[in-house]
Amino acid sequence: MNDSLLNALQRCTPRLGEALRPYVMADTFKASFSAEEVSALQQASGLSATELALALLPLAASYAITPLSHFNVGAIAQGISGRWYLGANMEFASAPIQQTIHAEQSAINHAWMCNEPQLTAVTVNYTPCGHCRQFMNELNSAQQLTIHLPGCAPQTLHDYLPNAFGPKDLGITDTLFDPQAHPFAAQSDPLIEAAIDAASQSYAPYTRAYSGIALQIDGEHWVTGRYAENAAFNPSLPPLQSALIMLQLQGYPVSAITRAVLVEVSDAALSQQSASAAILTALGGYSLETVTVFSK
Ligand SMILES: O=c1ccn([C@H]2C[C@H](O)[C@@H](CO)O2)c(=O)[nH]1
Ligand SMILES: [Zn+2]
Repeated sequence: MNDSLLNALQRCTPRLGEALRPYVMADTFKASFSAEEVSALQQASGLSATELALALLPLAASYAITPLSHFNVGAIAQGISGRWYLGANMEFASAPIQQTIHAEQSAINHAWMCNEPQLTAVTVNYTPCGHCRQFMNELNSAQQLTIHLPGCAPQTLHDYLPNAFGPKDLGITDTLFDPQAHPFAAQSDPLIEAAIDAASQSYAPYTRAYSGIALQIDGEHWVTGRYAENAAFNPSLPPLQSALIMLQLQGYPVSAITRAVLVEVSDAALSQQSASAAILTALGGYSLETVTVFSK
C-alpha cells in the first residue's frame, strides 16, 4: 500500500477511517468498492451515498502523479452495477503536456476496463475542465450522467456542457461503454494475445484504428489498456494512458514493467506507435513491441 493512500486514510474522519481500513489495507484492494462495500461504508459512517463519494475523494486523489503541477485531482466513477471506481490525474515529466491524464478520464477508464456497462455519476474534487466535459459526453450515459462536486448541488453533464458537440454530429450512433468486439486473428504469445483482446474491445468509431496495449509486470501478471476515441478527437484517451491508469490504480510502480506490447490494425489511418514509445522512453527507457493485426 502506498504512503499517500495511507496518509489519505489517516486524514478521514475517525468513523469513516475505521470503516475503510479493512478494505483499503487488504492486498486485494484495487481502488474500487463494490455495491455491498459502499452500503457497508454508508452504514458505518452514517453518510449518504453522495456524502460518502465526496468523502472518498482524497483517497482517489492519493493516486495522483503530478510532477508538473503538484495539483492532485481525484474522481470517482459510479457504475450502474453499484461499484465505485477511483481515479486520479497523471502527468508525465519529459513528455508533451498533451499526454496528461485527467482524474475524470482515469476513473472512467478504470470503470470501462472493468467492463462496467454504464455510469450513473462522476464525483470529482474540482470542477471538470472542458476537456473532461467533452470526454464524458462520449459516454453511453451522457444524457443522464450526474456530476457531484464539493460544495455544489448535483447537476447533470448537460448542465455543465450545454449545446454539446458529440458522436451524432459525426453520424456515429455508437458511444463509449457500448460493448465492442472487433474480431482479430489470435496469436500464441499470451501478452500479445492480451493486447489483441484489449484492441478488440477498443472504441474507435471515427478512425477504426483499433488499438490496445499490454504491460507485463512480472512473470504472470499484466495490465492492459484500450484506445478510447472522442468525437472532438483531442480528448481521446490513447491505449498506453489507459494501461498506465490501470497500473497505477492496481498499485504497481512504472518500474515494475518488464515488457510492453502495442497492438494496432494493419493499414490503419493513424498509429499510436511513436507517441506510446516516446512516453515509455520518458518513463525510463522501456522499449515497445508493436504488433499489427488483421481483421478476421
Ligand atoms: O478537470 C480536470 C482539470 C485538471 N485536471 C488535472 C490535469 C493536470 O494534471 C492538473 C492541472 O491542470 O489537473 C484534472 O485531472 N481534471
Ligand atoms: Zn479535465
